[in-house]
Amino acid sequence: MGTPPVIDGAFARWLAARAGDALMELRAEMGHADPGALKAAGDKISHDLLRTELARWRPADAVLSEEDEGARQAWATDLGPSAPPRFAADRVWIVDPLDGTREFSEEGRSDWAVHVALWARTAATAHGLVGGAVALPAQHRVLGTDHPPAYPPMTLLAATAPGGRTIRLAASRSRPPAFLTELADEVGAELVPMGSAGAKIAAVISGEVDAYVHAGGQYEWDSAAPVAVATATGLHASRIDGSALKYNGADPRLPDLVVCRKDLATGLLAALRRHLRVA
Ligand SMILES: Nc1ncnc2c1ncn2[C@@H]1O[C@H](COP(=O)(O)O)[C@@H](OP(=O)(O)O)[C@H]1O
Ligand SMILES: [Mg+2]
Repeated sequence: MGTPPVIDGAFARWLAARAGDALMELRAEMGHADPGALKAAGDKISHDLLRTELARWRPADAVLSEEDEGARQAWATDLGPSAPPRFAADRVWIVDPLDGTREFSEEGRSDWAVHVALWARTAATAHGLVGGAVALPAQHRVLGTDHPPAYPPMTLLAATAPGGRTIRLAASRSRPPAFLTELADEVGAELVPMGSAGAKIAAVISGEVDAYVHAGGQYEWDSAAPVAVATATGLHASRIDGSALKYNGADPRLPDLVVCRKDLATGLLAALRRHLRVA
């Protein structure tokens, strides 16, 4: 596979791209006749590749992967000796080997991704992420903090029709938050159903949609890498109550988030707060 880049951000891109290539090959080889088998094989092949290469090239760092046994376990604040190494580590790679597993198994869909993020204790940012990459193999692109993508084009907004242009709001295809239809009506938004948190945040980055709102459940690996890229690009990313997203917590659950252009954040968060009060 060659020697990877030394700089962490470029290394994240290299790693996510390689896992993405392996997933594309697997999809071509297996086909879509047995979606369950394809999902399981995809999760495994990508997780094994990420784990092997991280152990080889970043042996001193800890790793949190969706496919690790016990990854979803919430630890008490009183962390005993059995706690995972990531709590004592200064650097933790937070990876989702295959985000949008369901879409990966569906023929023709390109809304699935590989996430590779690096959290560091000494990070200057509130979220603690210092680099990351999101590979979108079926879209033939990799987004990374080493070369943050340009801020989404505001020219789209210039096409405002009388009465205001409709905001495009990306949401989970299979598990959209219950309040989302009402929220969309309130802010004048059209819902765009899509799979994979990484693909949805990538769509905000490229300007295809204006925002992504999720609530009701997710884990750190679902958002770490895409949030690292989105914030490096200058976009807004927070919990839906406006508080900071935090990674490498004792509890890996990170159930909600909003990612959007900065000019939409105040209005969207105000609408979300109204919904949180009544929920
Ligand atoms: N209510 C929930 N509870 C736990 N995980 C959730 C969830 N809703 C979405 N997710 C996870 O967030 C990712 C994006 O979801 P969606 O495609 O529905 O937007 C998926 O990751 P995986 O595909 O890695 O499992 C999915 O499992
Ligand atoms: Mg995921």
